[in-house]
Amino acid sequence: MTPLYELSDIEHHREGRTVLAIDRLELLPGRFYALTGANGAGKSTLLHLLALLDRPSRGELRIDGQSLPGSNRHLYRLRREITLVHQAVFLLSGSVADNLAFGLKLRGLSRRERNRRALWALQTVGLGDFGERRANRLSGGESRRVALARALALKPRVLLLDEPTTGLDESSAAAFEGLLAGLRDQGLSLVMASHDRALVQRLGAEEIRLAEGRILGRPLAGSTQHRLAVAGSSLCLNPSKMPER
Ligand SMILES: Nc1ncnc2c1ncn2[C@@H]1O[C@H](COP(=O)(O)OP(=O)(O)OP(=O)(O)O)[C@@H](O)[C@H]1O
Repeated sequence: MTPLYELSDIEHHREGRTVLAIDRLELLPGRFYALTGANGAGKSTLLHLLALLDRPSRGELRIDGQSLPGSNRHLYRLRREITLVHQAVFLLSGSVADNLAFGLKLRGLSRRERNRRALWALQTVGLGDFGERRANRLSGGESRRVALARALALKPRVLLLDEPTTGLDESSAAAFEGLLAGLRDQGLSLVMASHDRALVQRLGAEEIRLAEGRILGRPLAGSTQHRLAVAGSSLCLNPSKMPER
């Protein structure tokens, strides 16, 4: 199976510092990976590279076996298939439905399809009746769920999540965990940055532990169906099924 992502000899520099240095990393489609590590370990930086929001300072990034950046058209298509839910939630002013409609409108979806997708996504995050609520009057947990719904409405092939449960109370965090488990069970390709290793373990995500921009460690899940080969800062994981889209 062709890996979803292949990173080779990647380095990323910020203000003259190397903040990410990954010799080799393969991520397979339909899997749930968790990036863990201390503050500043490079988790968000790696997510930004995977989301194609940033280009590595050096090295090669391949998606579906194709080297990037490639053609503008290819990049454009991939950007539509990969969605990052940022750590800090930014909602537009207006209603929750407006927030969900925005990206769908940019993709040229009809009003009917936008409404259908928005309702489905809000129901998926347990906020089916929130469409008309003002986005700036939501609680932190509700905002986070709306941000996830907004991402899901785009029907991404790859969903990247940066600290998705930060700032949630116990019951919201539990609800969010249930949502992530549901997405995992549907076979969506997921990469989540998290400080919460207990959450990572409960979700059975394959852990990629970062320290000072380098990959360490083994997966917490220790699942027998996954072969993990760690050599320096490289990980190689076995194939699994692509999700139905
Ligand atoms: N815009 C920037 N300019 C300069 N340095 C940056 C910038 N963004 C991040 N860094 C640095 O890059 C390193 C990796 O940061 P990153 O945000 O990827 O870490 P993280 O693992 O996500 O941390 P946290 O758990 O605190 O969110 C840190 O040393 C950080 O200070």
